[in-house]
Amino acid sequence: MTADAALFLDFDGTLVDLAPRPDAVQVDGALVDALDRLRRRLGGAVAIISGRPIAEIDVHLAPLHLAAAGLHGLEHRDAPDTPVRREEAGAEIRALRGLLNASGLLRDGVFLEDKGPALAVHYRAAPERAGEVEALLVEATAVMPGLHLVRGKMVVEAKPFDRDKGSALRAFMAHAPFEGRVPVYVGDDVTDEDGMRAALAAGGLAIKVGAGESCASYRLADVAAVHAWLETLAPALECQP
Ligand SMILES: O=P(O)(O)OC[C@H]1O[C@H](O[C@H]2O[C@H](CO)[C@@H](O)[C@H](O)[C@H]2O)[C@H](O)[C@@H](O)[C@@H]1O
Repeated sequence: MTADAALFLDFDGTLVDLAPRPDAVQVDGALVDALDRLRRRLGGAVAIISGRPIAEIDVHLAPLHLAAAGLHGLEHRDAPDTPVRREEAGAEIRALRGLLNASGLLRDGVFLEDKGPALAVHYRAAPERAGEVEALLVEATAVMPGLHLVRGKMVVEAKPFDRDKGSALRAFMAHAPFEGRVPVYVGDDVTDEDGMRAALAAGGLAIKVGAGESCASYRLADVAAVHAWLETLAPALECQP
């Protein structure tokens, strides 16, 4: 990677190890320092692209604010201190919320993470109920053509289908400080493949974290390997002309 790169980083499973619940992840202070150093070395061209709301990313990386896309592209912040643009929840998401709350599904280790315009049903504490979660969401959204289901790690999410991590990357690349740079996307999950494909299509690189099928040409073994790479990257870029 060279100093003309733009770096796009997924959050869960890439920058932080997975935890039993979304609010239980731990962020290492050294990671925040490394990201801040890279942001300065890359002229501000570092962004987080996550399924989480941007406000949560800010809390976890405090005091650092970065350019960010949240909710798989439904939220966007062009630069660290510009406002977050957010799609509002449509009628179908509101209907699905009501249906899930009335369904009896949300018990015994299955819970709803209500992200506004997107809904995530988690089953990490009850993996044996994965089929039940999948079946209910498939049946419910069969009559909601504006919604799309995405499967992540022990989670099924419903969101409007016209945004994903690839559209988020393309939106960043259309403007300074990202425009004209070589995109490098790093992620661990199936939803990151859209971001990776967009980076490759723009002449960039994709790095897959962990095992599993991927369009990426490069791999990092785990979150610890991502941290080690990020920590060596800033000094290495500083040596480049
Ligand atoms: O795009 P990401 O930044 O990778 O976010 C994807 C989802 O991450 C979170 O869920 C995942 O991480 C949790 C904490 O480790 C874990 O408990 C859960 O099983 C994982 O699926 C987050 O809660 C979701 O909203 C994100 O979409």
